[in-house]
Amino acid sequence: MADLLTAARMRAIENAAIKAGSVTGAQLMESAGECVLAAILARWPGMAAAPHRALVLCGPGNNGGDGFVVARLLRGRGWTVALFLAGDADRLPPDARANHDRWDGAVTPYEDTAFAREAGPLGPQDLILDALFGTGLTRPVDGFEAFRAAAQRGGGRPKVVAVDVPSGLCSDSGRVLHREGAPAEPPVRADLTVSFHAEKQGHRLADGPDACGAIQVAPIGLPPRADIAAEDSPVTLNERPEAFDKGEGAHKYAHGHAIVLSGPPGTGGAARLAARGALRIGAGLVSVCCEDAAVPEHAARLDAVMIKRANGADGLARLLEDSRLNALCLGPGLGQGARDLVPVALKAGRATVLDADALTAFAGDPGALFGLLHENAVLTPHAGEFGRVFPDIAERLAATPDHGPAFSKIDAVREAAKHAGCTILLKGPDTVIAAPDGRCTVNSAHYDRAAPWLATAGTGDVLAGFVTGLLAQGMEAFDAARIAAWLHVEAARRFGPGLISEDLPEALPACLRDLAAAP
Ligand SMILES: NC(=O)C1=CN([C@@H]2O[C@H](COP(=O)(O)OP(=O)(O)OC[C@H]3O[C@@H](n4cnc5c(N)ncnc54)[C@H](O)[C@@H]3O)[C@@H](O)[C@H]2O)[C@@H](O)CC1
Ligand SMILES: [K+]
Repeated sequence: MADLLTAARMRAIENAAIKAGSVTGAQLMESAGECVLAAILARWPGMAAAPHRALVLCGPGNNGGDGFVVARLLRGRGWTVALFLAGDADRLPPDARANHDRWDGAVTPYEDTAFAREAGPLGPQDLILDALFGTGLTRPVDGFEAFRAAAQRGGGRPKVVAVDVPSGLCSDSGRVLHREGAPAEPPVRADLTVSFHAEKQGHRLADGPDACGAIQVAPIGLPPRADIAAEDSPVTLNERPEAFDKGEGAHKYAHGHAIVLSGPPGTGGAARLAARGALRIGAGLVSVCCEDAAVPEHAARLDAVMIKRANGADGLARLLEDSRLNALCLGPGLGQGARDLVPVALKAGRATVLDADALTAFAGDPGALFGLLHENAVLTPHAGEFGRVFPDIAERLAATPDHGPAFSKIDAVREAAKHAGCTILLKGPDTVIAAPDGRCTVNSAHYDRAAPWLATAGTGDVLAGFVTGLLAQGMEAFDAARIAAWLHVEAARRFGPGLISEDLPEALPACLRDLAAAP
């Protein structure tokens, strides 16, 4: 799994390599500039075939230093380059200053009118390089209206390439820094963002993916995995998981019996979706568990999924005396009964997924839930449900990000998992999954894994079912959550446009076949 870095971790990796003598800061900067140029030329062959025009925007730090390198390299290829500096040349850090001094063209202080004049004639084969702010962003970015206007101009607009991160975006959180009361004006959207060594968290969170356009990571001569002391284990990008195999001839009872609790008659669809998901992902047996009155409805709709009866909390407690029932899912369509049923389920100590109504039931009194949770539990909230269970953390996430690094969704979910003592999966296109021991991964449905079709009713119920089905097979909570989340996106991508939640479990077998076939 590839790491997603914070700015602090990236700096620590750079400093460790420089201290060890394996590379100098100047070499890293040169290499960064070369990589940006190579990425541009590879992406737009027209730009490689003949020189064009470029406007290079350099900021006051090392991101600006990278800009000076790219400007020099473009000029070396015969491009016409106009360079604008937002900041004071005398205060540039040493490596950036050295590259400023090697630049033999004019350095124009950034000012909207001058920039607009240069940008006017730019066409689609031309380039604007955003080397204003990178991982060192500490406060909101003001101004640059002419840059914004040039980038937004109709079909004939030039290509915008961001060095490391689009300026204004916090590289730890993917949030746009802005002042209290002021609107969060998104950064100038790049067509391509070229980052160094490893992706940063912000490339995958919140506004990051939209602002970056496309992301390319270039090696700049740092050791692949640095041995640096850090408080937290690194966050990873949730990538294709290892295959998990049911094994030939294995008996259905060896793969667990998952129970999905359902609510009153007429609301059983969500539970049936979850149950179907649990079955397709490989649970040996799956039952929907409901009160007597809901049995006819389920009986009319279920075949491979079985039905178990349990009336109220007492009924559930009696049912759970059967130790073969090893994984539970509570939430989808569970309704008012959730508040009484969740404690019974958690006290039974089974692997348990809590979603939707099972979380909302504790709004106003989340403390009642925390005493019951255990490490075999997985909470799968969306943002609203997360706020009901973790109001303080959600409030910090909602606060205006007026300085960097801003509190991120990763920070929020990690803190929540530690506090709750169980795995938390906070849904979104940037799903974040964290375990209480600090493991954390981002399941990103962006860039080449975008799955906009997942924004439809019931897909969350299926995800809860996927997690439950993996837990039933004996998988550990964090692994079950991350593998389910990956397959959820994979199934949606395989089905594509027109997807409804019923399609997700049916798209799964092909995904599982591929997983098993992959080396
Ligand atoms: N040796 C290194 O450290 C390397 C750094 N690299 C580049 O360096 C970047 C990080 O450089 P820095 O740490 O110097 O940080 P940045 O270049 O991102 O910006 C830092 C400077 O901007 C100022 N600043 C921050 N927010 C501002 C705002 N909103 N308005 C005005 N000024 C603001 C800060 O006070 C500081 O002077 C990376 O993103 C990457 O592009 C690469 O060259 C690779 C090697
Ligand atoms: K930048």
